Amino acid sequence: MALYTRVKESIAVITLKNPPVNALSTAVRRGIVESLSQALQDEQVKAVVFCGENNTFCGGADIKEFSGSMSGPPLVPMIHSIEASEKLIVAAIEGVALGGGLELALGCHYRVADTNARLGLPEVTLGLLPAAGGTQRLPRLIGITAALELITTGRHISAKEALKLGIVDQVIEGNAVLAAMALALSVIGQPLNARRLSLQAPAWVPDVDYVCEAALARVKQRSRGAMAPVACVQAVRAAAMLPYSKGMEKERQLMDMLFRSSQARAMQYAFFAQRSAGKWSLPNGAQWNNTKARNVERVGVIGLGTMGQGIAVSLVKAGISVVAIEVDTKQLELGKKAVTAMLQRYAQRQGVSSPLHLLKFTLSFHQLRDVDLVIEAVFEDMNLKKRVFSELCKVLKENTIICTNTSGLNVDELAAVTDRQHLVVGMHFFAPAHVMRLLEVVYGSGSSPEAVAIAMALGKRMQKVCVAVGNCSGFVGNRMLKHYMDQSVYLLEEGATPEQVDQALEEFGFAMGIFKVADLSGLDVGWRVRKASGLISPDIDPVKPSRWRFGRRYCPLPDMLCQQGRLGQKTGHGWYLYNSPGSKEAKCDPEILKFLEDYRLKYGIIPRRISSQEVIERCVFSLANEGLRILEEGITAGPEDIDIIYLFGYGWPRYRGGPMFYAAQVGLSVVLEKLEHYHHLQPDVPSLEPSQLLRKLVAEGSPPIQQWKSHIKNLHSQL
Ligand SMILES: CC/C=C\C=C\CC(=O)SCCNC(=O)CCNC(=O)[C@H](O)C(C)(C)COP(=O)(O)OP(=O)(O)OC[C@H]1O[C@@H](n2cnc3c(N)ncnc32)[C@H](O)[C@@H]1OP(=O)(O)O
Repeated sequence: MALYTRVKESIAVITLKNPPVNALSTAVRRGIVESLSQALQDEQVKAVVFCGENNTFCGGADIKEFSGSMSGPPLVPMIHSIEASEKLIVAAIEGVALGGGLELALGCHYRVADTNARLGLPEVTLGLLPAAGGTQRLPRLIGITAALELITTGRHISAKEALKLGIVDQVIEGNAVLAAMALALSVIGQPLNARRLSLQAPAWVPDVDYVCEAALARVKQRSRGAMAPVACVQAVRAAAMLPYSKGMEKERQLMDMLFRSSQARAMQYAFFAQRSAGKWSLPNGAQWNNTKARNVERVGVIGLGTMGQGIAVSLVKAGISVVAIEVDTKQLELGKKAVTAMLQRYAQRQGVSSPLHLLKFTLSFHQLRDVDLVIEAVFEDMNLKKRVFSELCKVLKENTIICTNTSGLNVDELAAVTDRQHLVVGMHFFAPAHVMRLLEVVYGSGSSPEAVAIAMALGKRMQKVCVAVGNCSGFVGNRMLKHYMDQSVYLLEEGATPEQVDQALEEFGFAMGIFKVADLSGLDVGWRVRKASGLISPDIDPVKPSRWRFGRRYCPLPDMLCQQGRLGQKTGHGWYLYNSPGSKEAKCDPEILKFLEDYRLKYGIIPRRISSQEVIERCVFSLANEGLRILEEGITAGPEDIDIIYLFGYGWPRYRGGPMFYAAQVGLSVVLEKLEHYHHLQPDVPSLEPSQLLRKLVAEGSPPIQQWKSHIKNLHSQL
């Protein structure tokens, strides 16, 4: 709703009221229309101030309403009548003015913001565009170049930047509502037409075509296949070329197309999935709102390799003191140099004072005596990690939490060597750890709810998107990825090339194809894991290695590349060729094509033409199938967690929601049918066998993804 109050003689205040972010729900829009009419009819009232309850102006349209039938007063005419009002209207922006919230403010004649306010038009992140006049008013206010940047990225800006751009008229420290009233009193009586953005001429500039083409190229590169950013550019172009009313028509047409799209549904699902992952729960009933996390102020980081460096940087950026440890002076100096440089660059870019005073570098474990939590980030080797854990127990306080940064090692096995199994948790950061947002927080069988709560809260402070997951080999992300990778190399055996597979995956929307990712990470990473798990042993024929291991299909191609020293970007060649070791531009390598041909000849495989559809179905459906098995086993609390892991850790396109959402969108019965088909062709690939949960969901009529949790519960009770 909206609250109407008369303050002073001549000012009415309309307060948006819909906690927590005063979203423009049907009730709020009704309240605004009624309050505005009251203010306009009241002859005593000369000016109106719009504000939001609880120091929050407005978080935009109510996203929850998008999936239902929208009713109540629409935003466009509502904002138009605000702008057309003969009485002066000022927006008092505190907290956030986002999406429809900022569009409402743009309809007001003046805008005052509190110094801490954040403003933006994030609709593009929901697969939409600012369709309450935002694409037409903002370019008229700040020009098309700045408007294009804000609207196509959805970036939130500070009040200071908004002032610089000319979005707000005043930034104040203190009470924005009082400042808005003071501003109103000082300008009452002045003509308003110049303040009505819809009356301004189109935001035309001589190089409009060039500016829009450049913006289009940028958005296509940044989010391949996404419709909303392209539509945003088209709408802003209309603001530059057309009168307001025609521009609004274009905005509406584009919005109609986006609003109905599966991309918008996927991105709105992702918005809520991210919030649901923050509300973690464990199988024993402990969860985010019934478990208290004690505060962490000092953290030890063991190992200053690439991962340890990124972790230390993220901690310091969050204002947490770090004691960083290495084994020898040389490694310590290397780590110190890298961490210091990253933090100095960060301080310079942000214009903040250097946080280096929060760091201590040492060779001595004794310096860890008073830390609250330790993150071990040594080499991915179980025995080494066990040794570190045993040493730690000798020096740490008895309630210090011990976390292991591992991408898949058994957390229970590590916890077993400590004197505090309840305080051991996995923290799987993604490389580079100071950039990647995802953090899998892995609870072992003995981890206490408090330890999980502490790790989740620490991750959140480090600006990570944290997902609590159970302990299993590879945890969630890497366990699923294995099946996706297996299918991609089987496709090479059968006739595809790395470029073909990558192209299909990139056209699907992945930030990078699987073979480019493998080259970037280094092919030796997986090689080491396969050796450690016994898949590669000395008795394997090096010339014609077996294509079966432990009774299952196995593709030795990656091992054969590693044997040749082709480890990826770092060696200048892997699945692709690079100009020099370390360079990033991947080129097709004729040697690889020849190598694949020879391989097929050696094993008598007749190559066949493989379609992009087959690449996607085999890679993506086997990924989703494993996700369903993970749900079946209770490793995550729900499908949303899995989708968030893939969106934030594996370059999954946001406009496809995540592998679980995608499977639901394609249709679970289609996924089942395809998996049965491919499993029939590859009976020696057990992972292609449709999971029990998939069969159950299909048998129960493929319920919407939001209802899967209750079906999983039933599945467990039958086990
Ligand atoms: C025909 C016209 C059709 C469409 C018009 C579209 C124009 C729009 O306005 S689209 C919406 C644009 N707005 C946004 O995208 C803002 C989304 N919200 C956020 O970015 C953040 O929530 C935040 C406002 C910056 C606040 O962040 P934070 O303090 O970290 O809290 P959260 O956990 O994110 O949110 C708390 C709580 O609020 C719910 N919520 C937030 N925004 C909305 C919203 N716009 N609509 C509905 N609900 C919203 C969020 O889901 C959380 O709910 P919980 O139940 O507590 O999880």
